[in-house]
Amino acid sequence: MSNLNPKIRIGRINYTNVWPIYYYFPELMNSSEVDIIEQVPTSLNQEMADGNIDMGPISSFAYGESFENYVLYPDLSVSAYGEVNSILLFHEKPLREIANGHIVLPTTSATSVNLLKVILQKFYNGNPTYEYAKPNLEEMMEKADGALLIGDDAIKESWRNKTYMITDLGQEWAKWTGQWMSFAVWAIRKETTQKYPELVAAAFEAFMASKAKAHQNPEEMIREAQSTVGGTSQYWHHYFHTLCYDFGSEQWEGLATYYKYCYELGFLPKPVSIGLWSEKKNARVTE
Ligand SMILES: C=C(O[C@@H]1C=C(C(=O)O)C=C[C@H]1O)C(=O)O
Repeated sequence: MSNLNPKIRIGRINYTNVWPIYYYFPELMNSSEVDIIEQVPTSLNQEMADGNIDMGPISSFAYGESFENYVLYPDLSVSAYGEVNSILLFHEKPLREIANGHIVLPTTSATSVNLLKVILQKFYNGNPTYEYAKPNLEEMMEKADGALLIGDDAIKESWRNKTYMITDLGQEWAKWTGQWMSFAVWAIRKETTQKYPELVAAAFEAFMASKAKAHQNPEEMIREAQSTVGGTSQYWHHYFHTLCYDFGSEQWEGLATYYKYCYELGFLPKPVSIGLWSEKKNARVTE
């Protein structure tokens, strides 16, 4: 790969939650300039940290771990104020009764597992034991008082579920803090902004345009979600409408609170500051 013919490696979360930001992206970005790498969040977090992916969505917790190496696109995130519908704890007894129990966490998540720890330890004064497992609810619940699922795994189990109580972690977070929660943020490795400023700016434009188009006209995307994942058109309208893909001051405030609690509880090694990419600062001067 040379600077004359650069190709940016862009991550993509393999859950339906990011579809609006990617749905029209391929037709807006020259495919000879882009490689899309689709994985679960924890794999993207690792590949970004290792420099095998140049930019894309990562768990907001993973940004907190490596924030010195990244800048974040403004106006792009997977956030919610209250219900998320795809970050769900399944449990048999009320939350306060399992706050000292055994909780099984999915290996796919970084933000939500730490969000659950904050909720149980800080808001319910609990001290549960934790274990990580593949996201399979039946297997997880064999030995647990509660099991967390994210993304399409959570959505599909919420459709099937007749057995368990379900707690939506976005709702819990808003109930205790009154704030927004951002689960994924769009990070760019700092050296990528130096090496490929035009591509970084072009990708931002394409992501933003896809997000706007999918918001204005979600029908085609929703039909595809129905045929590939299942569910009703009504479900997906509600899902995409409830998620928020913006990243502005309200989301930064919620995230700052999350980082503060993660630091206080020892999940993050140092206080986190949110650094945004700005086109002006990074764009190459061409005239
Ligand atoms: C809303 C969601 O947000 C996600 C949760 C993540 C995490 O817990 O680390 C990472 C990326 C997002 O996909 C979801 O997965 O449903």
